[in-house]
Formats: sequence, C-alpha cells, structure tokens
Amino acid sequence: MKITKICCIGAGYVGGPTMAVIAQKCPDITVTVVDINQARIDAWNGEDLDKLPVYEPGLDKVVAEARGRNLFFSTDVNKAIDEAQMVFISVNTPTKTYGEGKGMAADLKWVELCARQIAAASTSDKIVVEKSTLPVRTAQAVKDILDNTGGGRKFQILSNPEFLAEGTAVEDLLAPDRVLIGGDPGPEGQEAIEALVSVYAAWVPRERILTTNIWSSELSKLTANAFLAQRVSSINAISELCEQTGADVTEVARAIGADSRIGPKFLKASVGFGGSCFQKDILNMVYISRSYGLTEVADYWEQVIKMNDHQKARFAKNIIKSLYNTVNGKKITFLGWAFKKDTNDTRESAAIYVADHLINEQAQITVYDPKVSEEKIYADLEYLNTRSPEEIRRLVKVVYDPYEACLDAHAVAILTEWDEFVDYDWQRIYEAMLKPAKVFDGRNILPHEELRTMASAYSPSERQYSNY
Ligand SMILES: NC(=O)C1=CN([C@@H]2O[C@H](COP(=O)(O)OP(=O)(O)OC[C@H]3O[C@@H](n4cnc5c(N)ncnc54)[C@H](O)[C@@H]3O)[C@@H](O)[C@H]2O)C=CC1
Ligand SMILES: O=C(O)[C@H]1O[C@H](OP(=O)(O)OP(=O)(O)OC[C@H]2O[C@@H](n3ccc(=O)[nH]c3=O)[C@H](O)[C@@H]2O)[C@H](O)[C@@H](O)[C@@H]1O
Repeated sequence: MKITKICCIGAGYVGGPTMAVIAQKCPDITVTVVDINQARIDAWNGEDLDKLPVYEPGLDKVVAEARGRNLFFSTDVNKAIDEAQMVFISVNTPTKTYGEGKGMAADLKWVELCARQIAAASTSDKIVVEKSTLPVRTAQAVKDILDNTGGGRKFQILSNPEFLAEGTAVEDLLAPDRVLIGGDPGPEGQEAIEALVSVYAAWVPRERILTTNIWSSELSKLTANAFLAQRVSSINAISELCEQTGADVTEVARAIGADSRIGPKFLKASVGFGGSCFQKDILNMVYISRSYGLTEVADYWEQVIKMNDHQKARFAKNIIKSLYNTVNGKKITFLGWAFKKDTNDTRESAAIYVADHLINEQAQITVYDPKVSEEKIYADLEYLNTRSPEEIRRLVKVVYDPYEACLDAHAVAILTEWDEFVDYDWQRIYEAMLKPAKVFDGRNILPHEELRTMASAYSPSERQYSNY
C-alpha cells in the first residue's frame, strides 16, 4: 500500500520533530499533526520559527521547508484521522499519579482516548502506529478498543517506538541507528509493516529498518532506555568511589570506554540523569516485572533509579557540607536548569531536585539557563508540591544574564552541560563571587586545573567527580 496521508496525534517533543522530518523527506505524503492543546498548535503554526514549542537544533529549517507544503498542524483531530491511511499515536504516557500502580505504572489514559477517537472518527480502514513508549502488550488493548468500537473498520496495529534523544532530535531522525517496526505476523500485518517501511526507506537505508513481532518492539523500547540509564547510574556509582580513592572518573570512563565491547558513549558522570523518559520507563518495567512475579528482575532495574536519586541528593549534600554545613541565606547560583544541553525541556531535570534539597535548607537560589524561562522554573518547583508559590519566589530568583547570576554568590553549581558555560570568563565570575568562592561542577565540563590556577580559592574539594 502506498501511503500518501499521515495523521499524528500529539504535537509534542516526539510528534512534532518526527513528523516534520517525515514530511521533509517524503514530499509526496501529506502529514497532519494534531493536538488538543490549542496553544501548542498555534506555536507550531507561528511565524517566528524561534518560538516553536520544541527547541531542537536544526528543527526550524526542517519546519520552514515542509510547513504549508505537506506538513500541517491542526486541532481538528477527527478530520485528520479520517483523512489519513496511517495514524500515529504520539501522546504522553507519564507515570501514574493515582490509583493502582501509582508512581510506577505508565498512565495509558491518553493512549486509550486516542484509540477510542480513532475508532469513532474513522470511516475507512487504518494502520495505527504506536509511536508513544508503551508497556509491552499495550497493542492488544489498543486493538481490542479499535475492534470493538470501530464500526467494522479494519485496523492494523504497528509498534514503531522512537529512539531520538532531545537536543539531537533532528540529527537522530535524519540518520537513525535503526528504525524499529513491530507488527502482526499474518499477511495483513506484514503488508502494514511494509507500508511503514516504505515511508522510512525514503531516507533510511533498508538494513537499518528492523522488523519484529509487536511485543518485541514494545519491549525493546523500554529495554533500550533501561540499558542507557543503567550506564549512567553505573558510572555515577563509580564517581563516588573515585572521590574516595583518588581515581578520576573521567580517566576511568576513557579507559573502560576504549574497550570495544563497552564503548565510549554514555559514560559521563553527572549530577544524575533526568528527562521525561528514563525514570518513567524503568519504573514501568519494574512494575510490569512485579506484576508477573519477577521480583529479582524488578529489584535489579529499580536499583538504577535508586542510584540516580542517591546521586542527586549526594550533589546537594556535598554543596551544603562544603559551605560549612549551612546554606541558610547563602546565594547559590545554578548554571543550567534543562535536563541536558540543547533542549528547553526540564522534565525530571536533576536541577529541580537539587534546588528542592537546598531550599529545604533555606538557601537563596539564583538560576540562569539559556533556554528555560522563569515561568517554567517556578512551575517545575510548584509541581513538586513541597512548598507554596510565594515561598518558591522568595527563595528562587531567575535571571537572564550569567554574570549577573553569579554576582555575590557563595557558590556556583553547574547543573546542565551547556557549551557556553565552558566559554565564560571564569576569572570575572571568580572576582564577582563572595570568597571563598566555590564551584560545583555537576557535569564535569569546566577546566578544573585552570580554575584552580586562576584563583587558589577554587579548592580541589569543590570539584565533584574527579580529583586531580
Ligand atoms: N521526549 C522524548 O524525547 C521522547 C519521548 N518518547 C515517548 O513519546 C511519547 C510522547 O512524548 P513527548 O512528545 O515527549 O510528550 P509531550 O507531552 O511533549 O507531547 C504529547 C502531546 O500529546 C497531546 N495529547 C495528549 N492526548 C491527546 C489526545 N487525546 N488528542 C490529541 N493530543 C493529545 C498533548 O497535548 C501533548 O501536546 C511518550 O510516550 C514518550 O515516552 C519517546 C522517545 C523520545
Ligand atoms: O525515550 C526517550 O525519551 C529517549 O530517552 C533518551 O533521550 P533523552 O532523555 O532525550 O536524552 P539522553 O541523551 O539520553 O540523556 C538523558 C539523561 O542522562 C544524562 N546523561 C546522559 C549520558 C551520560 O553519559 N551521562 C548522563 O548523565 C543526560 O544529561 C540526561 O539528563 C534516550 O537517549 C533516547 O534514545 C530515547 O528515545
């Protein structure tokens, strides 16, 4: 089947960039991205490409090329579903905050709503593609709903999880390591798989398009995120050991990464991983394992999260300890709030939890992030529900100039590895800070030796994850 019309439900961090790239690479396919969030759709349609709802390097150019040609953003969900041959579900699947599985299971409310809406809006047969990250066997639930409420239309369900990382979404989409498509083994399932393979084959080499059964595809996505997060927790565990023993975690990472079986990527010690997915997907896997009675499997993966929580808390405790066991009334400057560089996304960012810990101790936090707004930072802290909006505004200030942020600070903490932080005039920052000036490099990006030379007050104990 030749696909000429695609609808994608969900215009978020995945739906927006993924569909923009499909539209750019397949000019003969009309791609309509729909969302119930009017403001988000308006922003996707906005004149100013600097204000797209998702900040990703290179995304503005892709959108500029395809939008209005064969890429459209709309809130008319039913119309877009009905017109399409293939409907992607790319809605949020956060951790449940209520009821059975609270704090562990994925909340599939929005996915189920999509399935019901697809069933109700379709006047012809459809291929429905799970793009959201879902618990293994969700396709069965989606199929049940479609088959029982779809008025006799035929639906083929495919799983096509997304592996892009934020900050590099466009390059990941343009040159993916692999595209994964899972589907039903029968002839109709295979035909649906082939239809989606042909879409990607417009720019992805065929040998990089993997096809599997649907359960393998669903589970591979959770497994990939669990393995990646596990590497970060593993190197972070080693960072604590390095701090006690005189080993340098950067050197250890380089040494082990040179082993081709281990490989050099994803071995950067940090203040802890963040982002909307690692924690949620591992918790989901832990929940699924427990539900099958697989206690050891569940406990094994849960440890990745526990180590990450430990790393975030450890960073905050280290700041307090180094500032003579009290941060009450002290100005601590956060450089970075996003969960990683080159994104405006702050979901589950380590900065939120470190800030919360320090605010408990009545620290005065000043935040500078090149891409995150004041409203977002306050909203992140309010979402924790640990204190009133008034108290948050009293203890946390957001500024848009890094040098102003560091003025009269007792300590500067690097929470995100933005490239620009490395290029700052650190002599100037040192001079503007209160003495003894402390720098806590939660990303290990600064030239520590240079800092120590330029100002003897930058003492070795102030550096978190290596000791020269
Ligand atoms: N953010 C990321 O980098 C990655 C996310 N994923 C997965 O992709 C899925 C989506 O994630 P994001 O794009 O980050 O989420 P997001 O929250 O940025 O976007 C989801 C969008 O879906 C919309 N939506 C929800 N229910 C809807 C409905 N019934 N009808 C129309 N629109 C609806 C929301 O308004 C929102 O704009 C999740 O399952 C996530 O785990 C997978 C790979 C990478
Ligand atoms: O399912 C998802 O949402 C996505 O999750 C991650 O992508 P993302 O969270 O956008 O970003 P990563 O580059 O994986 O970083 C995640 C977190 O780990 C941290 N990290 C990463 C690598 C590292 O070596 N050290 C480290 O602390 C980052 O700073 C960040 O906080 C995966 O890399 C993607 O393949 C996946 O599609």
